[in-house]
This record gives sequence, structure tokens and C-alpha cells, in this order.
Amino acid sequence: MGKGRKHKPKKNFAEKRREKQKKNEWNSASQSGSYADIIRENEDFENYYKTQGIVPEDKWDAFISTIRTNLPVAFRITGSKAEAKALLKIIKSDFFKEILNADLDGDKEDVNSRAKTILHSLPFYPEELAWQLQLTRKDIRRSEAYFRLHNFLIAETNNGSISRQEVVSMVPPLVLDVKPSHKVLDMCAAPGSKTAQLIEMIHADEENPPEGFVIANDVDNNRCYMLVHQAKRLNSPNILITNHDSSIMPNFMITKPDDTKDTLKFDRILADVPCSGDGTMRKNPDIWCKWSPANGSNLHGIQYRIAKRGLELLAVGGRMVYSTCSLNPIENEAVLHRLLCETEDSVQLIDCRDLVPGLICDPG
Ligand SMILES: C[S@@+](CC[C@H](N)C(=O)[O-])C[C@H]1O[C@@H](n2cnc3c(N)ncnc32)[C@H](O)[C@@H]1O
Repeated sequence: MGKGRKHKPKKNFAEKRREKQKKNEWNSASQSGSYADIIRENEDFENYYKTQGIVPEDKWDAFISTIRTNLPVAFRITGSKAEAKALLKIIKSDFFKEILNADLDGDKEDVNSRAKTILHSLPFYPEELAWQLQLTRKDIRRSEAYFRLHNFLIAETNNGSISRQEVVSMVPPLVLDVKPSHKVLDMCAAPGSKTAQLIEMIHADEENPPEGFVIANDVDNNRCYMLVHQAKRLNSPNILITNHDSSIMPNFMITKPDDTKDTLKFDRILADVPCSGDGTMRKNPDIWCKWSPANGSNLHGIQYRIAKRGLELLAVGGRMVYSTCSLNPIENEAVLHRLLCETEDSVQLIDCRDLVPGLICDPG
């Protein structure tokens, strides 16, 4: 018998891309690189938002200078409660303090307070499970200690114990207030960082299997594979992925215990709609070069249609969160205003700031 050729199982394209993405996640997170040369100015952007009055006049200068700076990296501690607790202990331990303090000069108190600025937990995230890290790529190159910290975070990301996620992206699932019994629909879910949070919330009670589930949908077939990856990583049997235009999402039919059919209504819906993304300039500085008021206006229609379909699929007494990563009132307040006018008293806007204590925010 001839020697068979040894076939190494080939990694498919998506797997290779994901591996590369994981490695790059923390590298690109520490920023600079190819974006260093971008001039962070756009006259139309400034005129538009100044005229819209999105921040009070006395806060404009602080606002504009902040959005010109790079975004700090943030991550969530994931996994079971026991695993999360163990990792949190490491992050709060002397091992971490030593790493952070190793490169700082000054007296002890000063060093400790500067180390806290570099790595600190987010006040509004429950149980200290979300953290922000203020390190640039330059810091990591410059310091052996930060390089070790960086490698620790990459290793923990690879084994699924932490998920890199922007701070603002953590907010919509928090205010959705998902409980293990809830039927949840995530209408525009890919790449799935918020879906992961929703699934974790469904599994919050580790003693009992949840009654609820998450249906994660995205119109983009390729991006749905990212959702499959998230679901696999979290090992949950309580997720279903669908690939549909959510503005015309069909009804989901269920069979009740008495064998009759009914339309499924959701207790919680997340409409994290496609948007111009101009709130992500600190992470994607190329938006400074591309920004135009038309970007937001062109998206208002689809954003409204997705949110409207969401309300139709929502159970009476349920909660829907509408979110974008745009600053533009045409994509935010105008969509909600239109829906509230059309639905009259059947839909209510609720104040959920009590679910994110310490988050600095203003009413729209
Ligand atoms: C802002 S991203 C969602 C981010 C995601 N929720 C997360 O946290 O990772 C918007 C997503 O909406 C999807 N999308 C765009 N139009 C859609 C539509 N009509 N129906 C469903 N998904 C849509 C895009 O493919 C994109 O993945």
C-alpha cells in the first residue's frame, strides 16, 4: 500500500481570519500605527454638531479635544461566575499592581494613583467585570512590564476568559435588563459582542438552566459566521442564529403545550442598527476624512424600519433598546420621535439610568 499523504486538517478562511483578528485585536486596540497621520479635523462635522447643539456650549471644547484622542482599550471578564471571580482576583492582585507600577516613577501614592488611571474598572458595570486600559502601542514597545500585561490579556482573550469590547458597546445590553426567562431578539447582531453579553445574562443563574433564549440575526451572511463563532465560544444551547433583513423580519411561529400555534413575541429586543458610526472616530479616525451629513440622513429610513419591525415583534410589557454608534440626532432622536408619534400611547420611553450608575450621560 502506498504511503497516504498526510493531510493536515486545513483551516478554512474564516478560522484563519479569526485567529489573525484575535492577535490584532489587542494590537490595534493599542492604536496609533497607520492612523497616526490622519488630521482629526472636519469643518462640516464641527459646524453640523455645533448647530445641532449636541453638547452644551461650555462643554464643546472638551468634547472636540476628547474625540481627537485615541480610544482606550476596554474588556469584559466573561465565563462562569467562578472563573470570572478567579480572573478578577488576579487583575486586582499584587501581580498586576507590580506590572503596572514597575514602569512608573514617583512616590508610592502617586504611582498607585497613576496605575489606577492606566487600568481601572468601569463604575457602571456590575461586579467589576468590565475594565479599561489606557496604553498605547508605544507604551507596550517601551516597557517590558506592559508587554507582559499585553501578552497576559491576549492569552486570556484566546482562552475565552475575557472579551475585548468598547465601553459604549457594553451599555445597550445592560439597559435591556435581560433575565434568564426572557425570549430575546438581537436584530442586527454581528459581529456579536452584544449578543455574547445577552447570552451571558440568560445564563446568569448557574444553578438552573435558563428558560429563555437569544435569537441573533444579521442581514449579512458572512457576518453571521462571526455570530456562529461567538455562540460556539460561549457553549450555549440557548441561541439561534438567523440571516434576514430585520426590517421585514417574518413572524416566528411557536407550538404551545396544547399543540396550538401562536406567534412568538419577544420580552426583550435589541435594535443595534447600522449607522454612520461617527461616534467611533476615536477608534476609527479615518471617519474624520469621510464625514458628511448625508451619511446619517441616508440611514434614517432603514433605522426607522428596523426599529418599527422590532416594536411589532415585542410582547406587551416588553422592552426594546434602540442603539447606534453615531452622534447624529437624525439617526437617534429623530427615529425614536417618529416611532413615538406613530405608536401614540402604546410605546413609552423609559429612563434606565439607574441600571448604569456612574455613567455620564444626558437626555436626548
Ligand atoms: C452596528 S453593527 C451591529 C453590531 C453588533 N450588534 C455588535 O454589538 O457586535 C450593525 C449590523 O447591522 C447589520 N445590518 C444592516 N442592515 C441590516 C438589516 N436590514 N437587517 C439586519 N441586519 C442589518 C450589519 O450587517 C451589521 O452587522
